[in-house]
Amino acid sequence: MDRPPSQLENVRPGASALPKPTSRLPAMAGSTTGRTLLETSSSDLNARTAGGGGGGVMGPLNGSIKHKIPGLPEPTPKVPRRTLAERAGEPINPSRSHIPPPGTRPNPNRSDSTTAQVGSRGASNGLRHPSTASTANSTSTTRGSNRTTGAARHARIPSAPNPVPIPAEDEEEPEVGVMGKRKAWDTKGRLEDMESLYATLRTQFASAADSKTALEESLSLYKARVQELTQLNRDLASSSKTASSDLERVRADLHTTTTDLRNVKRDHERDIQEVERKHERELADVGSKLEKEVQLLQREREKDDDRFKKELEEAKAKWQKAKDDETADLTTQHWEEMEEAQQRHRQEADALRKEVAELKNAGESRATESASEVQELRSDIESVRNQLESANTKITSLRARISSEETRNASLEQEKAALVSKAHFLEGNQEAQSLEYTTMSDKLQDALSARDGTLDTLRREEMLRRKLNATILELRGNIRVFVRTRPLLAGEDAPSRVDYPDKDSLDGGKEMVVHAPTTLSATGKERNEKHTYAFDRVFGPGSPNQHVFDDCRDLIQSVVDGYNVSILSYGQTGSGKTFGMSGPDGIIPSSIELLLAEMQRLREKGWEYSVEASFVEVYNETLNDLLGDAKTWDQDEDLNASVRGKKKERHEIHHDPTTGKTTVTNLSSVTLWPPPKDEGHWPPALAAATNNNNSPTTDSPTYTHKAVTHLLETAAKNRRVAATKSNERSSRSHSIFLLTLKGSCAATNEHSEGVLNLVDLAGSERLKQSGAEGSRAKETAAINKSLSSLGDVIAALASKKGESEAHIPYRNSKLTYLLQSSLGGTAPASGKSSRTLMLLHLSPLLAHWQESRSSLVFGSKVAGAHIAGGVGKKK
Ligand SMILES: Nc1ncnc2c1ncn2[C@@H]1O[C@H](COP(=O)(O)OP(=O)(O)OP(=O)(O)O)[C@@H](O)[C@H]1O
Repeated sequence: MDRPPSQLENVRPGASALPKPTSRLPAMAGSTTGRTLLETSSSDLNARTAGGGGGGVMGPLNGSIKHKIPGLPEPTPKVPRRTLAERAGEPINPSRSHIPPPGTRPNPNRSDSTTAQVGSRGASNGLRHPSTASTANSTSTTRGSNRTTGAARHARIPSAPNPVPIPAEDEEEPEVGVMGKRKAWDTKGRLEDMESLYATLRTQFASAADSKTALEESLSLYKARVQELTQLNRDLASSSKTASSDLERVRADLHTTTTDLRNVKRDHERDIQEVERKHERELADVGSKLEKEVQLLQREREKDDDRFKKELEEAKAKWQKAKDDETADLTTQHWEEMEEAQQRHRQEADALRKEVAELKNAGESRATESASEVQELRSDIESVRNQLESANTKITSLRARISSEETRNASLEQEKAALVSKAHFLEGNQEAQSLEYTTMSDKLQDALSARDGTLDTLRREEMLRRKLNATILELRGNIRVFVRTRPLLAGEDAPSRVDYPDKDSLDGGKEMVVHAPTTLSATGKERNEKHTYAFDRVFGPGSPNQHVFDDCRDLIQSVVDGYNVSILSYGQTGSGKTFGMSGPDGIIPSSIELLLAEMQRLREKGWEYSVEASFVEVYNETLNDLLGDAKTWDQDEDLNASVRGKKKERHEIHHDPTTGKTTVTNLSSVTLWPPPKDEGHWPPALAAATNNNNSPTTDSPTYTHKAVTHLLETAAKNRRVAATKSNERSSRSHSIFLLTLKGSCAATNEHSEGVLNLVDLAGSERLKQSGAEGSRAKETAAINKSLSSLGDVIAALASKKGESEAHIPYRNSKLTYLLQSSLGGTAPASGKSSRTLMLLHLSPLLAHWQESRSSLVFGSKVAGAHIAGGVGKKK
């Protein structure tokens, strides 16, 4: 009761009409008041509700009181206390009363209820979000601290209705027990009213006291709770602080760690780069070291190679020397044996002679006896012979007489016939007959002159043909180059790639594209080079000898017309030079065939020809007669031991500047046409050339064929004999087959002389590449010298064309000196014309690509030298 009345305003008499509160506080077991909140009276609850939604604030602090506790009985709404008036049986105007009738539902929009709801909502929200809870706490704390103010505020909110019922002014009911409305004289009534008011107030005071107690309990609970919460809040704040400082520390640690990590990473990367650089340097060092070692090893290997080669050469030389010594010994032995045999033979001959002498002596008497007989017989034979001779003379004179008689008889017959015809003539029409005779003799004369005219035409035509042929050859150039690639042989593979782009065109077969082997550039890129070459004619690997020869026909035919022609077969060893020259349908046999046919054709035009052949070899700048005796060849010292006793032949080359003729001394020459009359002479194979009647066929081309075959065999045999030292002699020397054709035409008194040189040149491999040493090196040097001289001569002929006094270096090699009058152009002094065909032979193998390329380069140099010249000289 010490409270100010304002505080009492908080206690409403209509609190019992409020909706039944739901306890949001936990049961406060053991509380000082000894009651649970559920046990608090409705006024308590009302007071709490009016206290600003403290339950709402507390709600989130304890989750267990969020909901209404189930199972608890709903408190019966408190029946409002009846007023004194009611008790006095006076009706009370309910519209004036602020106490709602029992069962009336409270207005949900009331501010206190709203506050409670807001608190409840806040509580439910606070449950969901701790921060909200903390805010609520803090709010609660604040409210706690301003409790008095808050209470006053809350007390004002529901203060609108006056708890004391005041009757309306226009009320006519004087009996209505409303204070201040009773009549002043109604003391009793007023007393009653006072009493009832007093009772009401007492009740209200009692309930207010209850509420106050409950409020105080709640307050203490709140306070404890607030303290707890404050503590909690403090704890949370400190833990939050700790946590944030931890977080900060962790962040700082993280930052430091990140920085450290970054630094470590950078260091690590730097280390890696350093290690990589070091590694590269080491690698380069190791590479260069390795390279040096490889070079060292290579040098050692080369040295070893050289040493082995030298040793091999020495062993070879030793072996050769031993062999030569042995051969020399054998030869000496042989000579000694021969000497002995001769001695023996001489002794035997002496013995025989002695025997004969003895027999002679013994039979001398017998001989003297028979001598007279022999003498007689001889005189008989002599007389018979004389008789025979006189008989023969008689027979001959008789035969002569007979023949003269026959001739006389024939002439007499003719005379007689003439006389008879004369008699007839005289008998007949003398004039007509004499006319007829004249006509006939005219006709005869005409026929004779027509024949002469036809012969003249034929000769003129022949001359024209020769001129035309000369012009054609002139136009084509006096030096022509053909290229031929041989096919792959059995067991050969990996050919080099060559294209023949114009092979299908009409004037084709002049170009070839050679693909170089694929190489790698310094940057490791593949390099495929190709080179195009153009020549007078290009033959692929499928071309047979006959096709090549067909393109040489006109050139070879010009030999018949008096030209000097050289066909030079050039190329590396094994490229097919010999096959193309001497093989089946090769240039040598086919040329002879063609020349024989030509000679036959020209015979009908009054030309008669003779053909002579020689075969010569140029080996180490020395001439050897391939048709002679190989033992007479001028070999080097070692071989001389085995040809002891044979006189060495020396062959000199002579040129006649006026006739343009070249002669070689001591050179064997074989007549291929006309066949010799004497069968006993060379060639011995001639005996085999017989016809069906088994008689020699000396007058047929068979002789020539046989002679050529024999000639080639002799040359091959001689080369084999000479090849005791150099096993590949055939490819290490130049061989020249010389055919000289002499022709004459009696009718026109024309003469011609042409020479055909068919040259099989030595292998053109390079000295550097072949790595030859000793005698092979000498051979190779000689080959290179002669081949380069050949190139120089042709180049000089080309560059000095037209200059009659030009110097051509023919004398630089035996080969060029020998071919001087047959290497393209016209000899200034003699006017003799010559033509050259260079036949380049190529190997199809990729492994021989370099050699093929140098052959093509040489051929291109020659092909560029087209020399103008005159026509063949005729005497
Ligand atoms: N056109 C070809 N058709 C078939 N075989 C060929 C042809 N050309 C060459 N040959 C063969 O190739 C081989 C070498 O040829 P050949 O002896 O003619 O070469 P080469 O150049 O004369 O050699 P060397 O210089 O050593 O004498 C031979 O067996 C030959 O039969």
